[in-house]
Amino acid sequence: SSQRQWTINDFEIGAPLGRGRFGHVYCVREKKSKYIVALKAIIKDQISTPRLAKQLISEISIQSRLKHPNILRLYGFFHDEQRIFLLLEYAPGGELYRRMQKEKVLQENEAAGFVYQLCNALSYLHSKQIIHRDIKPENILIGVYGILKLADFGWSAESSEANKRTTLCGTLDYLAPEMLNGNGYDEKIDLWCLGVFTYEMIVGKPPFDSQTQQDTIRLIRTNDLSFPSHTSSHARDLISQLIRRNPLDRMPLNEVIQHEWIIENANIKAIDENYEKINKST
Ligand SMILES: COCCOc1ccc(Nc2ncc(Cl)c(NC3CC3)n2)cc1
Repeated sequence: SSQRQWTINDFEIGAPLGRGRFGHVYCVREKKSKYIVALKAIIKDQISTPRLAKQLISEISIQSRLKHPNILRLYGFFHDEQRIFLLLEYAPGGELYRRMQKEKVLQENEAAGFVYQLCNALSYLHSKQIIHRDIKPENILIGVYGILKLADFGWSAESSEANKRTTLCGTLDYLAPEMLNGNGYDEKIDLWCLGVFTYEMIVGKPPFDSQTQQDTIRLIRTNDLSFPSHTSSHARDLISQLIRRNPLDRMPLNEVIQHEWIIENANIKAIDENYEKINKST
């Protein structure tokens, strides 16, 4: 059914959910099926440069091919005179970064559950030669049963020789060193961001957070990593095996999900049971 031509009149528009990278997102209901989805409305005039158009096309073409419980589905898209509309999976739990703003830090067992799920999403992406490149709390939503949903593929790239070119994207806090020295990058850049993301969830701020961009860049270059006293030794061990300047030294995803911090803190059984539940309903 995702191939049919939709129009805006097929939907009842509900609450605004927030702003994505390119436009506003609304909770809407498809009139016939009563299906609830998120509708991202993008103003065509705002896609003012070929680069932005290319990013949007790549977001649509990449995300519409992906089917994984931890990746937000793109069901389809359509357009009218002024706007392009993306039909996206509605994530009832909202944005993870709002949770983190409110709660400051997440408990290590909840954070480990999110890291386990993110590893599953990244393994799936990397198996399709797709690098997300922009793993950060702003791009993560919470779905039914508290399942993590990786969203916003505006910056993801299909790792190929052509894409070895370095393009600065995302906040500096998550910038991997190989992006700074312009030597090109590959999917191991997602391992760096996974480490930064893990640190930020349990510490409450990113590892190289500083007053100025220059300071952040210097800390990234010197890999000056420090933890507050409450951080468990297993968490420190995993994070310091991901935040490595040399991409080859970063712990691969299949080892991350077997790390003792994940085994001891993530409720893997409950997460796998949740995967079963949504596989049955989709
Ligand atoms: C006081 O909280 C008000 C907002 O609460 C919610 C926010 C967002 C969702 N779900 C959601 N699902 C899919 C997408 Cl694509 C999306 N994109 C919007 C840009 C984030 N948001 C649910 C609740």
